[in-house]
Amino acid sequence: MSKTPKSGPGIAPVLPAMGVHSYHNDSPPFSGATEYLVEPDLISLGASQSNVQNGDSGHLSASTSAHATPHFVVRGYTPPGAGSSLEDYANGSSENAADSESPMSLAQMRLGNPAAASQTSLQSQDSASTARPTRPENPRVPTSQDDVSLSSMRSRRLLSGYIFGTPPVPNDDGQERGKEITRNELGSPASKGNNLDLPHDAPQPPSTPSTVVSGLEEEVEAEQPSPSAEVDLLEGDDALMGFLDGEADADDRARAVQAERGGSEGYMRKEPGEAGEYRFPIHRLKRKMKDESKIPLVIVACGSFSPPTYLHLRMFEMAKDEIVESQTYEIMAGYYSPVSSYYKKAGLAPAHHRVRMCELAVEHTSTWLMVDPWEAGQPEYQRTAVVLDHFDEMLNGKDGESGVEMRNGSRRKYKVMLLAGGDLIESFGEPGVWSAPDLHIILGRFGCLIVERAGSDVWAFLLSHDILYHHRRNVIVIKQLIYNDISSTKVRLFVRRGMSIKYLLPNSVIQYIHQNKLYLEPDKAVNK
Ligand SMILES: Nc1ncnc2c1ncn2[C@@H]1O[C@H](COP(=O)(O)OP(=O)(O)OP(=O)(O)O)[C@@H](O)[C@H]1O
Ligand SMILES: NC(=O)c1ccc[n+]([C@@H]2O[C@H](COP(=O)(O)O)[C@@H](O)[C@H]2O)c1
Repeated sequence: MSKTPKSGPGIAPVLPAMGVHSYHNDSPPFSGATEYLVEPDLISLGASQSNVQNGDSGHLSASTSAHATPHFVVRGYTPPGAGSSLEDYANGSSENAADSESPMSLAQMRLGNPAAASQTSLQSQDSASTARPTRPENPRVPTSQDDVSLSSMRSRRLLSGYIFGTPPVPNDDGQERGKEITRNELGSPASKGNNLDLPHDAPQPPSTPSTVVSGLEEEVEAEQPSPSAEVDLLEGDDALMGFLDGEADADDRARAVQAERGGSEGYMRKEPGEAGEYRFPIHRLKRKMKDESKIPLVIVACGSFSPPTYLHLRMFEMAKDEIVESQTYEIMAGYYSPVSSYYKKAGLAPAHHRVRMCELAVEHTSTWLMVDPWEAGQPEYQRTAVVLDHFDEMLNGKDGESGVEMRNGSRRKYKVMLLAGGDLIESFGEPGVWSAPDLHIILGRFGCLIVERAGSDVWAFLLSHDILYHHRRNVIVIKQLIYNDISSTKVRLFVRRGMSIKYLLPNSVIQYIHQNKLYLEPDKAVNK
């Protein structure tokens, strides 16, 4: 089934007229587009971020070599219409050399040790994956000035937007829809971390003993007999309706449930890496579908959220409108996943503050958004592919009695999609920032909702980037009908200058910032 792009203002520009190059300031034209040409026969989430600079495969499964096989095996979804062979990616691979020598970008530096990564062999990366990233000695370490210019450069991009391709269609055999899911044990500590898809014989990195994952099944059982009004939120038809969202400020029930069932309290600690017991928040997760002919969708936004603003909240609403319009998915919940303190980005407040600010932001403004503190509380940086896999595991388990309950008693898996701004997507083209296997997981197995940023040309970038283009039917571009470019960077700057930040972010978050004296110092490149 193929979807025709919408007509009207959101119609796609005529392709030949588009400037086919990356608008990303830090990357040369076409960077990344030719970098990811060979795919492993097994895509593993065990790879350290430090491997990405190699650009050859990035996966660390000990049992396979990077170039060993022409087959493309991504666990789970392959978009309809997508070629089964990636031979076409092989053209132009020689352009890689120039990319790999380009200067280190801000994004690379955030991921840790990029310079070392470029010279690190696959064999040595296992140890690198567990090492805490250190601040690179590089003149381009971002300063607050860099941060401001980084933010403002986003404002010069052009506007376009539409649904780029066809959303995934369920297989006839029900692989996507209506798949039976059996009970499993979710999230044992050993099964979490960075190593979710390693083959059994592969060396296992150390588990994260400080993280104890409470099983979703436990939550499900606790949830089932709920006699309270919370049922309205979880199962009622109107949980995602706009008018109910408007009442969220007055709705204490959801907040009570958040406090009781989810929330970061107890898990997040002030010191990075010291996490307590983890509970996956589900208090606003819909368990039953209103329309079972659709695909149940959970939207996940990964980012810094330092601090979360109304723009970050609006992103979800924009995505919701697009999803409702597409009539293919039914939104079951939305999650923020704030990045941990190990991400090297200027202005990053400590993770426990950012998680709490996100919680405050959604508690008082939304009936369908939640905050998952798992990523933020991890003892090392987690790549986005790993984070999405974590959501998949929490929501769908491996064989568990999780997923969405259908009227006939069967269970269907939640589809997880990444929600991101156009600038983040354009960083896919920056050498050394994303690995090809990770991009295939993010775009192929999961999928992306891309909110265009003022001044960005996501469309042109989608055309230029091979992996994005390959998975285009699993990518939805969302047009901003009312431009919103509220910038966390500028909010931080306003705080430091003693200026008002009211109406840029929820009052509860403003209060939290002041109470905790956040953002009074100039942005630093690395926060712990
Ligand atoms: N104006 C915007 N339009 C569309 N998406 C945005 C906009 N601002 C942020 N985003 C998206 O929000 C998500 C989280 O952003 P994140 O907090 O990491 O960065 P940021 O909002 O740009 O903050 P900072 O100013 O600190 O860089 C990312 O996917 C980013 O692309
Ligand atoms: N390789 C990766 O998985 C990768 C690379 C760059 C950014 N990211 C993620 O993107 C999000 C936003 O990053 P920025 O704030 O730098 O735009 C963060 O959650 C970060 O973890 C992931």
